[in-house]
Amino acid sequence: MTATITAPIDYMPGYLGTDEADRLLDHLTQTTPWQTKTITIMGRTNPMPRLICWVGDANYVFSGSTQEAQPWTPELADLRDRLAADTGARYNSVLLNLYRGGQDSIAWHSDDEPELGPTPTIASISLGSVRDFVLRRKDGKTVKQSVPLEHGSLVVMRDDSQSAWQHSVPKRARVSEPRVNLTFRWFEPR
Ligand SMILES: O=C(O)CCC(=O)C(=O)O
Ligand SMILES: [Fe+2]
Repeated sequence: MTATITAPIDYMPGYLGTDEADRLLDHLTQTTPWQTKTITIMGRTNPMPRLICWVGDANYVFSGSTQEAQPWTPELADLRDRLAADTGARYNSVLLNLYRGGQDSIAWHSDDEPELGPTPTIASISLGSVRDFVLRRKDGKTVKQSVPLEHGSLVVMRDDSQSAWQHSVPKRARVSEPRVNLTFRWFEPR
């Protein structure tokens, strides 16, 4: 018998009911101060293929640079507290990502900044268009998992999901509608 390796994530479709998910998507799309950031890879600077906004308790250091955090809104603070109760973890920040359409994406990465600790629990809420969330092992073993993340769903990444795995949301030519994703995290305060 061969052991099946699967990433230590939990997927809960319908974590938010449709009405609540619809309202939250509208609210966040319209009121979030979305920012365009640039990324530099091998000397070339390009706009990130999505818009982002950091919300959190304080500005914090992330990969060596200080991120300015927006204050918690009642909607996001309420969701943070529910997620803390439901996942048994604590969260002091949330990264909001806006994928404007299928051409927007996030490349392979792990959320493995030292400030998150070695085995962070990250709670990820998806709203809007269904997009594939793809995971692969870092050790080159050809294990790939793809989960289509539905409107109102929750993914919890825990244990070695950052130290042993990478994840991405690839471009999808057929998707035209936007998607908002919220990843709640705990940054060790300085
Ligand atoms: O959009 C997603 O589902 C994933 C976002 C993500 O991986 C991140 O913000 O670090
Ligand atoms: Fe991530």
